[in-house]
Formats: sequence, C-alpha cells, structure tokens
Amino acid sequence: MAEYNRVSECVGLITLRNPPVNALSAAVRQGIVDTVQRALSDPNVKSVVICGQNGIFCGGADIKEFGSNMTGPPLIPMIHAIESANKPVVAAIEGSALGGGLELALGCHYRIAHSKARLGLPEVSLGLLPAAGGSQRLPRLIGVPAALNLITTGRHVTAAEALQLGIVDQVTDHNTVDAAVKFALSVAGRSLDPRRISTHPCPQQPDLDALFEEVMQKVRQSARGAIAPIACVQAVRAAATLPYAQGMERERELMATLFTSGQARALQYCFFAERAVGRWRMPSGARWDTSKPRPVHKAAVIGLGTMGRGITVALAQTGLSVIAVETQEKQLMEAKQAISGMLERGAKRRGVAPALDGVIYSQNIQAVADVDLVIEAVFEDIALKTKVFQQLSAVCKPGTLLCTNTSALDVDQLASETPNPELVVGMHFFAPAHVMKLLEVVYGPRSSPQAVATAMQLGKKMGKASVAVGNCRGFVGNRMLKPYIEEAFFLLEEGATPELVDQALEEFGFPMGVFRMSDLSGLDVGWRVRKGDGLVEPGTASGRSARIRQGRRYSPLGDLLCEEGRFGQKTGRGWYQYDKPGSRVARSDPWLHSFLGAYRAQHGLVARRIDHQEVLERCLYALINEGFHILDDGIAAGPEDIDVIYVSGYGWPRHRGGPMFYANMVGLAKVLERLEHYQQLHPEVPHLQPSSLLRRLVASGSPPIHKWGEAIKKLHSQL
Ligand SMILES: CCC[C@H](O)CC(=O)SCCNC(=O)CCNC(=O)[C@H](O)C(C)(C)COP(=O)([O-])OP(=O)([O-])OC[C@H]1O[C@@H](n2cnc3c(N)ncnc32)[C@H](O)[C@@H]1OP(=O)([O-])[O-]
Repeated sequence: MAEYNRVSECVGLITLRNPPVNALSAAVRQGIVDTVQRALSDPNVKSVVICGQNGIFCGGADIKEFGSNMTGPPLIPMIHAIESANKPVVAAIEGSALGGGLELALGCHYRIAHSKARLGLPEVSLGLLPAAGGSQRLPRLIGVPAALNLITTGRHVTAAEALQLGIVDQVTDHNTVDAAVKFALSVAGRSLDPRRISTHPCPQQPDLDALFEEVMQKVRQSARGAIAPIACVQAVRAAATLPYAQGMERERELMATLFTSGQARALQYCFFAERAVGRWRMPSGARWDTSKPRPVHKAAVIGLGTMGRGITVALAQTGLSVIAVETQEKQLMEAKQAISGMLERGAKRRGVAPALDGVIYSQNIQAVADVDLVIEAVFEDIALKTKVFQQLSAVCKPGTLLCTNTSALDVDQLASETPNPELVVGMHFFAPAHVMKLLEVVYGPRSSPQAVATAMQLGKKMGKASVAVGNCRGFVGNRMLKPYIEEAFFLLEEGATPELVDQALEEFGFPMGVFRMSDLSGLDVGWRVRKGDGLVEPGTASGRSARIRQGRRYSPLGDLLCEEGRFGQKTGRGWYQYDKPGSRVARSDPWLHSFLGAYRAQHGLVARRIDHQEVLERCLYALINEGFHILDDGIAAGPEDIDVIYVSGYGWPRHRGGPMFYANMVGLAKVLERLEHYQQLHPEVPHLQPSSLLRRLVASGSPPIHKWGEAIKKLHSQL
C-alpha cells in the first residue's frame, strides 16, 4: 500500500498505492510508517520524496473506514514522525492533495505541485475538521485569514493559488516526481528547523478578536445549522492563540464531537449518494455499466426562453458545438445577447476564454438536421411540444436523441408522437439551468438504455448531479413538493402565518421557507397547473364544501392571491410584500394577515396555535411519505436518488442528508406514527395516509437506509 524505492542513488521514493484516490486506509498508513522508517534508517538515503500512484497524490483519510472500528497506525503521530525526520521529506503533489492528503503534505518539509493539481481541506463538507494537524499547521503556514477561508469553506485551490498562498514551494508543468526528486537532492543536508511548520507561531494578525468575531458571524449565517464550520473556526482560533500542543488538543476535542455527530453521518452519506446515483439502473434491468452512451459532438436547443438560454450556456461551456433555435427574430436577438453575456461572465469567473463561437443561432429548425442530440425547451404546453417533436423527427438525421426539458409534462406521451420513442428522454433542468446542479433524466418504458446513458453522461459533462428517474407526474422532485406545499397551505387555514411556516423551515436549514420560495418562483406557476387540473373555481363559495375538491381537501388560498394579482416578487406582492416589483426583500404584509382572518371567518375555521414542530412534521413527513410512494412505484431506484435530488435541487439542508436519510435518522416508526396521527385528524388529506412501503419497512424492523434496497426487493417479491 506504500511502495519503497531508492532513486538517484540517495533519494528514498515512497509511492502511495490505494486506487482510485490513494486514500489513507489503515494499510496505507502502515505502509507510510514502515517506508518512512526504512528511508530514515538507510544511511545511503539523504532525502525522501512521497508521491501517489496514477497521477493523484492522496484524497485524504479513507472515508469508508469512518463507520467502523479504526485500526492501524493513527495519522497524527505518523505525520509528526515525518515532520521531525532529520532528512528532508518532499511531497510530490499530482492530481489532488485533499484533507488528510494535504495534512500529510504539510507534515513534509517541502511541497512541489503539478500545475494541474488541486489542494484543499474539504473536511467541513463531510461534517468534520482537518484533525490530523491541518487546522493547526495551515494557519501557521499561510496566516489566519487565508486558512480560515480554506478550512471553513473546504474549497479546493489550484496549484497556482497554492503557490501564491505559500502552501507549495514550487509548481511544475513537467513530471512532478522527477521535479521533486531533483529538488530533494538540492536540499539534502540543509537545516530542517525552519521547515517544521508546527514549530512556527501563526503570522501576526492585528485585531485577532475582531477578525474571529466577524468570521464566526458570517459562518453561523451561512452554515444554516451545520456545526462543522463553527468547529473549524474554533480550531483555527486555537492555532492562533495557543501553543501547538494545546492547539492539537483543542483540534482533537472538537473533532471528537463532530466525528460521531448525526450531521457528519448525513454529509458523508451525501458524498457516497452523489457517486451512487451515477450507477443508475432502470426497472427493465438496464444499467449504467452495460449501457454505452453515444458520442455527442453537436447539440441543439429549441426555444430560447429562460430555460433554453441556460441550457445553451451549460452545453456550450462543456465545449460542445450548439445550434440555438428560436423562431421569432426579436426573441432570437435578445437571447443571443443574453447567452453571450452569460458565457462571458462565466468565462471570466473561471479564467478561460468564452465559448461564444461554439453557439450558432438560427430561426430555422432545419438547422438542427445534423446534430447528435436536441434539447427542446419550448413553453410547457403539450400540444406545442408535440408539434416540435414531430418537426424534429422529420428534420433530424436518423438516431438523433430527442430530449424534452419539461418539469411536468408526460414524456411517454411525447415519445409516442415520434416514430422512434426509444430515442426520447426527458431532461428536467432547474432554473437557472447553467447554475443549478440538479438534472432529472426521465426515462419512459420505451426509452432505450443508450438514450438514458447518453443523457446521463451529458449531464455529468455539464457538471450536474444527474439522477435517472421514471416518468410520472412531477417526476421525483416536484411530485414530492406537492404535498409539502399543500400542507403549508392547510397550516395557514388552521391558524399559521407564512412567517411562522417559513421560520420553522428556515431554522430546519432550508435557505427559504415554502412561502418565500413561492414568491420567488411566482404564484402564477402553480395556479396555471391547478387550472389545468380543473381545481380552480371562482372564490366566492364558503364553508367546508368549498375546500373539498375532486374528493379531497383543497385550499384555494393560492388561487385567491392570484385573483388579486399577487404573483409574488415580480408583482411586488405575494405571501409577503416587497418595496417594488422585482425586489427581493420580503416584508410581513398586514393585508395578508387580515385576508387570512377574513378567509377563516368565511369558511368557519377557528385559528389555533401551531408550533414549529407541527409545521416540520406536517410539511416534511408528507413530502417523505410521497418519497416512499415513489420508491414503491420504482420511479426512483433508491433512497439515495431522492436525497441527491432534494439536496442538490430543492435546498434540503445537506447536513440533514436528504429527506429519506432524515426519515431514517428520525426513525421510520416515528414517521409512521406521526403520519397516522395527522391522518386521523385530517382524513380528507390522502397524502397523509402512510405509504404501504413505509408500513412494510417498519413491520420488517426498520432496516437502516443502506439496506432499504434489499428490503424493498424482498417486500416486492412477497407481494
Ligand atoms: C483524522 C482524520 C482527519 C482528516 O482530516 C479527515 C479526512 O481526510 S476526511 C477526507 C477528506 N477528503 C475528501 O473529502 C476528498 C473526497 N474525495 C474527492 O473529493 C474526490 O473523490 C477526488 C477529488 C479525490 C476525486 O474525484 P473524482 O476523480 O471525480 O472521483 P470520485 O469522486 O468519483 O471518487 C472515485 C472513487 O473514490 C472514492 N473516494 C474518493 N475519496 C475517497 C476517500 N477520501 N475515502 C474513501 N473513498 C474515496 C469515491 O467514493 C469513489 O468511489 P466509487 O466506489 O468509485 O464511487
């Protein structure tokens, strides 16, 4: 797991070998301890180089070991032994040096990085802190402000930035190990005292207290309840104010609290869930590893409204050549200007040239004749989309994949309008499409595995968290959102205010509560959908019967606001009031409160006190319950798929792992019991009726989430 060679006669070369990322497993740590000892005791060796195999230095501690009893030599004394060595040790950093990997490199006396390498201490994103001395050495090396930034955000820096910050001593475009060996030869015999970072004091910083206070305030605000970023600030504070040994003790104490926390479990679950969704599978048995994607060199986007523009930018930024089609000249020109602006701003941020030439604009759908894949992004209207699909089937070369960007329409129906339904998949982007991480790839019963594989690969290229899901109303994300929003409406009828509901959800960790979110996205969106479903009736009727539609409880509150022209931020009024249309600062609206009072009186409802606990249970358990239905229906392959969708697209707080992970943490029996409780109180609300899968899981002993897949299979086979 760590290989030892003597090179250039007097350099001991230690190579970490643990594919794919050379994580510091027990065997690797043992290998490092043994090989370092061997190099230091060999009188022919004058200096040592540590590198990793296959172009990656080290991805850090082995996260898979965290759940089990840790064995093998601990990291801290291992790194300490390297730092105290009496021969220079040089880290040769290629690929990544992350977490424990960078901490190992900080224990070395010198660091040489390849220009394409990336370095960072991303422990915070796993609910931890750099606890192998990283929180104590980095501030000593680069100063408190820069270390705070890196450790509390977990961001990866390029080799160039690492050089500028002083994390590495040299950057090379050539073979990093050769450069490191050459460097190691040049420093053999030099005094190592100035190179032992732990012996340095932190660079002086004026107004240390004020700095920490300011950073702590910012971190608390952005952490939204996550505890690791706060512990990271406390650890760096220890580095700045205490001698190294005491700082290490503080680092250990803080890590001990984080290591066993539910948040760390949730965040590490998210890390693996994000990778697991790439290994998609369909109910037909088609899978990621047996379905080969088609090459896509040229793509097209039809319809350049908000979504189409974002999709064009996302595609062009991957280096694809894109034909962007909009039939109206004025809209085409406006879109061109907007897309160019987005490409330019994006390129500036990433320090690259904008891919302006990668996009060709056209008013004519014939222009897409030779593309490999089309994404249709016209208005959400099934008749219009059907027409576009029929045109595309006639125009495109045989085998072109036809993707529809829709959030609600039936992908199967569209597929059935084309001669080749196997080439059709849904690609549900989220606005703004070039920014939002989530992509639902929607397959129908006739979508070919190759079409799904191609859309999934394209999503990955665009940097999206792509999740393959089955076709149903609202797919996964929006289908689960419906009961969540409905419960929020019902709570208003029963006595809550938008402020109370939003506060409960924001304290839980959502960036915005349901009503602030609804004001942002526009109340008219849901109104249009409800009208299409035949649910909206003029708001004059009163009493209980007016609130039962299509045989179930219905709240017309959203419709009534729309009838008043209150569409949210864009009209300056919605669930809240805004200074002017388009303004983002939501303020309580006395009109809304008296409107709610009048509404309750009209319908014979008596307001009661509603607490945060009820808001969370009713909104979140209703959403989770729908998640269980989705799993039972085979629309999502596993709970990880649902959780990745919610964390990356719907603002579910990552440190709570996603709705299904949260249900697992709360306890399935408890979720079931609360749903049963609310269902008894509200028998006319079908989404509070516990799903049969939830009942069956509880009856089979509530298996842990990583065993749900097996349990679901077993429970299905018993039916
Ligand atoms: C006392 C301790 C203190 C210490 O401070 C704590 C730490 O170091 S905490 C650690 C701090 N370090 C981090 O947070 C770094 C976490 N890692 C990363 O950010 C990326 O994996 C990396 C950038 C390295 C490569 O990206 P890429 O090229 O796109 O590749 P990819 O992402 O698809 O991963 C490929 C496979 O490797 C797996 N795997 C990866 N890392 C680890 C690991 N540390 N362990 C185990 N496994 C790991 C990953 O699951 C996947 O497996 P599979 O079965 O194929 O799905």
